[in-house]
Amino acid sequence: MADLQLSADEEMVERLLDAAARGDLGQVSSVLSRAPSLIDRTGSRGWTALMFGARNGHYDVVKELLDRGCDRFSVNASSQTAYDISKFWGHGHVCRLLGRTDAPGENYFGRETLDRLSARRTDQAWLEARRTAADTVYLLFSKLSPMVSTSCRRQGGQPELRLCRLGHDAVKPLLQKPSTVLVFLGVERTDPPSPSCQADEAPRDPPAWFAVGTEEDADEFLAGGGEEKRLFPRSSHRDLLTLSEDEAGVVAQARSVLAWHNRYSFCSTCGGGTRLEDGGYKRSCLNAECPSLRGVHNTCYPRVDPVVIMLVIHPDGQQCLLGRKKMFPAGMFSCLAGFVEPGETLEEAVRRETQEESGVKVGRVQYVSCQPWPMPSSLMIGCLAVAVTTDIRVDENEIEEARWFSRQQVMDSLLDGAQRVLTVPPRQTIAHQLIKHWIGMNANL
Ligand SMILES: NC(=O)c1ccc[n+]([C@@H]2O[C@H](COP(=O)([O-])OP(=O)(O)OC[C@H]3O[C@@H](n4cnc5c(N)ncnc54)[C@H](O)[C@@H]3O)[C@@H](O)[C@H]2O)c1
Ligand SMILES: [Mg+2]
Ligand SMILES: [Mg+2]
Ligand SMILES: [Mg+2]
Ligand SMILES: [Zn+2]
Repeated sequence: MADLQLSADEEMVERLLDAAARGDLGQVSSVLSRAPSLIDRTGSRGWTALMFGARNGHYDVVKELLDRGCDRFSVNASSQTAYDISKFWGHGHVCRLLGRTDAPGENYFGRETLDRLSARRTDQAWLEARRTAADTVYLLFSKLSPMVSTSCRRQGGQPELRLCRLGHDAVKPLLQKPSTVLVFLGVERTDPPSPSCQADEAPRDPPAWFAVGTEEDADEFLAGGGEEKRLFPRSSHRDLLTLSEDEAGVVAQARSVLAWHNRYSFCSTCGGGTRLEDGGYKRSCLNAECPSLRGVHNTCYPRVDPVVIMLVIHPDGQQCLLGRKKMFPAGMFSCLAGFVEPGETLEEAVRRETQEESGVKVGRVQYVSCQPWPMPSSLMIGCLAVAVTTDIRVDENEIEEARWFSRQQVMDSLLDGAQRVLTVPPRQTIAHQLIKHWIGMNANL
C-alpha cells in the first residue's frame, strides 16, 4: 500500500515538473491544488518545477509557483537557483519576477529601494515639510536594533521579520528628546509620470523615509501592533538576515549611519561637542577654533570600513581555500577576509590577508561583487584570487583551521540531503555568494 502511495506521488511530481517545463499553467495549478506539498519536490539532478519554468522562460508558471509559496532559493545538483538558471538563459522578465532586478552580483543588504536625494539634505525647509507629511515613513531603532513585527509565516524555520513603519505622530514625542538622532534616508523611487498626466499638475514628492535612533529601550512602542508581535531583535547578526531583500537594503543604510552617530558623538579632533547637520549625514564640531572645520575633514561624515573577502582558488582550479574562526558553528568554513589598511590597494590587501591568515601566496586577483555589511559599517569587497603556493600555515590568533576543499565537496555542502564534510555560511552572506559564483563558473546547466 505504501509503495502504491509512493508511486502515485512520484507520478504527480513527474506531471508537475513536465507541466512546468512545457509552460502548462492549467496543469501546474491543477496538480498543486490537489497536492500542495509537492511544490518543491525535485526530479533528476535536483531540478524543481520553479527551475523548469525558469529554464524555459514561462513567466505565468513561475509566478503561480511563487504565489503558492515555493522555495525560490533551493539549488539543483549544479548549485544553481531558479534565478541563476533564468539569468543564464537570458529570461530577464523571469529574473525580475524571481525578486532580483537582474543586477549581476546583487548581494543581501545591497538593494537600493530609496532614492537618497542627497542634494536635499541641506534644504532645511524641504526636510521640515517632509518630516511632518502624512505619508512619511519612520523606522525606529533602539540601541541600533530596528523595530520589527513577526508574522506567523515561517521561512526555513525562522519567523519572518518585517520593519514597522511608523508615522510622524507616533514618533513626535521621541523626536523632541535631545538625545534622539534623526537621519533622512531618501524618498521612494517612483515610475516616471505617465504621458496622460496633466501638464499643469504639480508633481508630488514621493513618500520620504527617516530613521530615528534612540539609546533608550523604547519598549512603549512595542504595544499597539494588533495581532502582530513587535520587538527589537537583540541578535543583529542573525535576526537582520531574516528581512526581505528590500528591507535589508534600507536597514544597511540606516543602521550604519546610526552606529556612526552612536560611536562618534564627540569631535574626534578636539573632543568637543558636535551638532547634527545635513539630514543626519554630518556632525560638525561646536568649537569654532577646531581644525576639523577647515579643509576636508572626513571625521565629520559617516565612516565606511573597506574589507576584502576572497575565495582563493588552488593553482589546479579544482579546489578552494576556506577557513574557520573559533567562534563559527562546528563544521562551518568560510572565505578568508580582512580590513583594508591605509595606503593599500584591494589586490595587496587580498594578498596580505591571505598570507597572514593561511600562509598561502596569491597572484592574480579579480573583483566579483561587494556587499554593505552594517555590523557596524563595513563594505565587503568580494574577490576571486588565484594561489601560487599551496602549503597552509594558519595564524592561530585569527583562524582555527584552513583547508583546501574540492569542488565536489563544496557543491555537496550547498545541496540538501548530500553527505557534507563542511557547511558554508548562509545565502545572505557574500562569502556564500562568492563560493556559488566559483561553482557556477563551470557548472553544467
Ligand atoms: N558578509 C560576509 O560574508 C563576511 C564574511 C567574513 C567576514 N565578514 C566581516 O568582515 C569583517 C573583517 O573580517 P576580519 O575580522 O576577518 O578582519 P581581519 O582579518 O582584518 O582581522 C580583524 C582584526 O584586525 C584588527 N583590525 C585592523 N583594522 C581594523 C579595522 N579597520 N576595524 C576593526 N578591526 C581592525 C582588529 O584587531 C580585528 O580584531 C568582520 O567585521 C566580519 O564581520 C563578513
Ligand atoms: Mg580575517
Ligand atoms: Mg586578518
Ligand atoms: Mg587585518
Ligand atoms: Zn573639534
